[in-house]
Order: sequence, then structure tokens, then C-alpha cells
Amino acid sequence: MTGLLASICSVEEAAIALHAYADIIDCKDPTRGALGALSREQIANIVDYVDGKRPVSATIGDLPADPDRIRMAVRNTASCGVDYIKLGLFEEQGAADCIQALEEECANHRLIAVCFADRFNPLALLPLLSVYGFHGVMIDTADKHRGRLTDLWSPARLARFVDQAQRLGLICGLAGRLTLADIPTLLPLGADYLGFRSALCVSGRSSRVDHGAMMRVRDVLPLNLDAPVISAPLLAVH
Ligand SMILES: O=C[C@H](O)COP(=O)(O)O
Repeated sequence: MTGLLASICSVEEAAIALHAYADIIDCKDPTRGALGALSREQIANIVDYVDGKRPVSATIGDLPADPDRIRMAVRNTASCGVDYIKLGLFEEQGAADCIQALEEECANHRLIAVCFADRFNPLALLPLLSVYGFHGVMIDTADKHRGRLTDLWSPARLARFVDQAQRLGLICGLAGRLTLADIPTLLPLGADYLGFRSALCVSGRSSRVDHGAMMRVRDVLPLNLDAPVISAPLLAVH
């Protein structure tokens, strides 16, 4: 079953995501890059608000493949009480060493490696991610002004990525300026979740999340009937 990951940047947006029964509430600052990080206080406030109704993930920022910096950012983010931590592997060079160096963090936290369709082909990294204990992998786009995931990778290539990741025991997500029109093509690939920000917003990923746009995406993704029922009021936007 393919879930909805909704990238949000405030408690008000988290309320919209909960109202729409998003399957993962993903904390991200879209103005600071593909994996822009919110402050610890902002993430902790969102975690408090969500209060276990859905899993919460958070991004650690667009960091280079420097294990020490990533380790510190992972620990800071983990201290906010999130369920998953998403870190980017932006460059091929150094990515394998970075994965290896994060083994201890993987033992303590659920790490999701985010690779980018507009950077390099990450297929060869999947076995390493599995061996060193990553929880999952995601393919996204790094440059949000250029192509969308579905412009860059064919459905067959995406299917191979999802299949290999899942065979290795990694949960697998797809994102990259996905639109409503992409969903029928992507659903048969069986990814664990599809990630959205741009398609949920009023006008572009740095603008605010719109309830109607979120519901339109929700309506075409299957609802997980086993997930706990949520009573989540919408909040006024300040
Ligand atoms: O993790 C998912 C991303 O936030 C997707 O953002 P996007 O739809 O703007 O590419």
C-alpha cells in the first residue's frame, strides 16, 4: 500500500496534513533547499502537535557528504522526538564512505537516505544502505527549478529502484515535484510512499500548503484503513 508523505513547515500545515490523513508528516523548510531543515524548536512543536497520531519525519538540511556534520545534525534532529530522519546523499563521491560511517546512527535512529534523480544513479548504493542499517531510501530531485522526477526517470527505471530497495528490506519513497497526474503512473510501482510538497501548495513549494490541494492528492491515493482514526481540527493561519 502506497502512503502519502506530506512535507510541511508549521503546526498549521501539520493540522492540514493530519486532517487529510497523511501517512507521514514530514518536517521541512522548503525555502532552504530540497531537504531544508526547520529549527529544533519548530520540529519539536510539530511533534508535540501530532502527538503520535501519525509518524513524523524531519530533514536535516542540504549537507555535504561529511559524516561528522551529518552525525551531529541527525542527533540534533533525533532529540526532537521524530520517528524518521531524512538525510541527503547529494554527490556520488563520498556517498559510500558516508553510509558506512553512519552505521552507529542507524543502530539508534531510523534513517532514510534521500538520493536525487538529477544528481547520480544511486542503484549501486542500495545494498550498502541495507548492510549498514538504513531504514529506507527515497528518490527525489535536488534542483526544484528543473525537471520533475517523472521527467528524469522512466517508470521502468523507477520500478527497478523500488523493487531493489524493497528486496533489500528498505522502505522506499518517491518524490520530486510530483503532480496529481503522476499518481496513476506511480501507484502500480508499489512504493511505500509518495512524497509531496509542491503539489500541496497554493503557488509553488515555498508558498503555504492549501487544504483543497492536499485533499485532491489524498483523494487519489488509497487510504490506509488500518491506521488510527484522527480527529484533527484545522487551525487558523497566523
Ligand atoms: O519529501 C518530499 C518532498 O518534500 C517533495 O517536495 P516537492 O514535491 O516540492 O518536490
